[in-house]
Amino acid sequence: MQGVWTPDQVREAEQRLFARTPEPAVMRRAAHAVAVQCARLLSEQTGGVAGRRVALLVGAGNNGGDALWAGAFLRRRGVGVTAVLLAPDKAHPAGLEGLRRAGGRAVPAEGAGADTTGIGAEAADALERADLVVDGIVGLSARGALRPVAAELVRRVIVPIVAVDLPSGVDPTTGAVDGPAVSADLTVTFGGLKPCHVLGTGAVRSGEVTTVGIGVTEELPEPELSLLDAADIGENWPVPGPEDDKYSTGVVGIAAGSATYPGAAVLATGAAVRATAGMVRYAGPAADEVRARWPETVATGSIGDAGRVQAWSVGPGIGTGASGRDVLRFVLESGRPVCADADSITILAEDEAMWDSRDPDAPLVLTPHAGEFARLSGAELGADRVGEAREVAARFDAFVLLKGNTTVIAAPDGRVLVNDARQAWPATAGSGDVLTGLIGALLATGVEPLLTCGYAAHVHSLAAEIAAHGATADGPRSEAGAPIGASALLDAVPAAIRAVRDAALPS
Ligand SMILES: NC(=O)C1=CN([C@@H]2O[C@H](COP(=O)(O)OP(=O)(O)OC[C@H]3O[C@@H](n4cnc5c(N)ncnc54)[C@H](OP(=O)(O)O)[C@@H]3O)[C@@H](O)[C@H]2O)[C@@H](O)CC1
Ligand SMILES: [K+]
Repeated sequence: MQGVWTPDQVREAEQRLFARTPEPAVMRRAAHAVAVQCARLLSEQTGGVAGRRVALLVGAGNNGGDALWAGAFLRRRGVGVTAVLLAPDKAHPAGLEGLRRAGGRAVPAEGAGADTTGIGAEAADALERADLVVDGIVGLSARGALRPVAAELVRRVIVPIVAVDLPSGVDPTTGAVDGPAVSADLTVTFGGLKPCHVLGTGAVRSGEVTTVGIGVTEELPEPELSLLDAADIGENWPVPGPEDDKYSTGVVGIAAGSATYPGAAVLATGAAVRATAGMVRYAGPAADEVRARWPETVATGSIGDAGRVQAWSVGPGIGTGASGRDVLRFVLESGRPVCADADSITILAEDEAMWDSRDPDAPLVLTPHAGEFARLSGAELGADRVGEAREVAARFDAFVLLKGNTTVIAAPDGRVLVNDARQAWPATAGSGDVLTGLIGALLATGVEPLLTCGYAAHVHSLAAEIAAHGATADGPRSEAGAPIGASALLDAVPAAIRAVRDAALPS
């Protein structure tokens, strides 16, 4: 599991580090790591380092200081370095001095010979001739999008960008982008990942992210969020052992679908069939369709006849009318862990009395998309998806899996997991039904609900990626990929489980 720390946590850790290592030494460590990555990229992109040109975009704070020192290190490797200063009076004095001593030069962003955009001729020239640009405009103290001059400089860049700590213009805490911002090819960050590297648009704008310790890591507290990696999931994905039978590996009940929406039932049930080795029971109006597609399930038309299960998935396609409500009430009263999705979220949001049916000792997982989340919370979802998911999880004493390009999963006790998909292939009709089935099946095996959601979200997005890129029986892997439907995603679930399990094998 990888930790993710808020800017405040990182600043506090930094202060603890400064008590034993002077600030300039820490900054030089950070800058050296940036320079090493720049040299690597220059070498990969241009075939060499010495004689290449780098432009530094330098803002008013220590982020700019890092960039200036990185420029000084690059100078020593024979790189031509020009710093473009956005705030010449505030540019980090020691960094500027270090760069000049090493033979680099500095020019103001808004200097002589400016055109109508305000960018000076020397700055424009430095950007035009650069093989690589270093973004040291703003780091942890960023507020809002890039200001106009910085935005104009960034707009002109056509070569790879290495961001210092984070891509400027991205909100460090939420990953939101509200106007012009840097799109980095590589981000070199210090101490540990920040939310902007894994959440929303920020994750995309960060490009590849490299974390360097520089002594800060040791000072960090418990992370505010965590990211699961494939190996964590593969190691713990439930598979049958020699002592197991169909009951001991978990029996899940699927309450989904209707005469109008039998597909929701088929998809959710199929996901449960493919997720684990245990038994899948289906209860609802689509029993015939489910039986025909998944003969290994035990299907019945009535929820009361479903038989014993260890967990329920409820909601997709059940409708919000009287029969949907009866089904949801039955499931909530069962005392089993429940994954409530789609229509059942709408019912819970509208009907306070429905909560009285819930057994308070049984874990409840809610899997809203942004619209359903707004119904639950009572307000439109804002930029702080982590904060809002955490608040709603605590309010409803439930595990909340908030769907989106970055899936945020909050536990009622405040723990948060993030699944950074970095691709949007799962955004297709029926894909949520597959996720619900995966979650139910894992809950039935006894995996802890927060981890259940994290494992399911990861395997779900990986299956979408595998399906979109055709990495398995469909033929050779395609770089570009093609849109998929939920059935293709479902078909790729075993390949995704195999991939995470393989990632956990000793290398
Ligand atoms: N933590 C660590 O472990 C280590 C941290 N280190 C480094 O320190 C960095 C943090 O430095 P920092 O605190 O000096 O501020 P920083 O982010 O450079 O901002 C400077 C000023 O920019 C401005 N500004 C704000 N928003 C803006 C916008 N949208 N567009 C344009 N400008 C904007 C605003 O000033 P204003 O103009 O509002 O007066 C703000 O005060 C950190 O990211 C890392 O690189 C490493 O050196 C060592 C280890
Ligand atoms: K930056």
